[in-house]
Amino acid sequence: VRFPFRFRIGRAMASAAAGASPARVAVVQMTSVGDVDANYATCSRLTKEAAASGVKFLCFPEVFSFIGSKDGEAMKLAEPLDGPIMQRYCSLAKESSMWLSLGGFQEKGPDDSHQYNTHVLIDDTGKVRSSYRKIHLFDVDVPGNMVYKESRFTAAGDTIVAVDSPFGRLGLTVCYDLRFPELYQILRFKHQAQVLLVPSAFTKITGEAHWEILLRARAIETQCYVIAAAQAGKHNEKRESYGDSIIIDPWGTVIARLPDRLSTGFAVADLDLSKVEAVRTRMPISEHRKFDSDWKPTPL
Ligand SMILES: O=C(O)CNC(=O)[C@H](CS)NC(=O)CCC(=O)C(=O)O
Repeated sequence: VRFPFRFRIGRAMASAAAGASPARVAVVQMTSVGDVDANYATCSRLTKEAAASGVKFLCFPEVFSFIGSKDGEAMKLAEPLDGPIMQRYCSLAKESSMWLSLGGFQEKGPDDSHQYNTHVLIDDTGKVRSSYRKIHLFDVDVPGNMVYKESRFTAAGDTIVAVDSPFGRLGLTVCYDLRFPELYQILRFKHQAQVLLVPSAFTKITGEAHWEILLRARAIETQCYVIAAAQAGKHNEKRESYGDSIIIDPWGTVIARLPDRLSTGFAVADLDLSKVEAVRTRMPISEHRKFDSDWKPTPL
């Protein structure tokens, strides 16, 4: 058990963090295509390779299991979380004794014309532990690219999800959520998240401009680890994603990364939850926060 700051942060926290080891995690980068079996083969290979490197928790990007080239194509494949596609990933987790974060699964939606964009967390026994439906939908006119309208086929979620794991308390989010800091503030200050997950399929243009900056800002302002798995490269004639999967520590330092030019692989880091507590103890922003109700009304 690696635990250098035990005495500084107190007994209760020490045992919580000690229970959290080992904490070797990895972030995947991949180029999903319009073929469920081919994408599963890639995920399965990466999971087995990661297991061989001692990884206990592997994080995949949004739309890991399918990226179609035609509008609404993914809708036809949408399944409930106990359907055959997710069952295959549950077996993979069990066989490899690996926790899996599967960001952006096409979950069967509330009606025949909408799916959910769901981040699914599977434990090392192959059980679905938790799931989060993307709240912020990407209806955006990307300069120099195209107009995205995710809400045409996707229904938004309405529930914030944080869940305990051997790797700390995880906050589940997806892709475009990253631009809405209030979600991450709630995960940290209301739900005590320690590790934020941001599986993504960022566009090339917005990713180059904003990806790393937004992720490091979320890590710094929440004092959490951030694990952000990215789709990378060309999925079909029309669609390309910005790679650069990263893991960031609660001080904002990038501790693992896969550059955009590497399309498929994973990068490993050891999470040390005592670092989260050390950063929070020395810079107690949770005690310094102010709220609307703390201010005097603005004089008119
Ligand atoms: O529709 C799918 O196939 C899966 N969903 C996505 O890829 C989503 C919605 S189109 N993409 C994003 O949220 C990109 C966000 C982004 O690029 C930014 O915030 O700049």
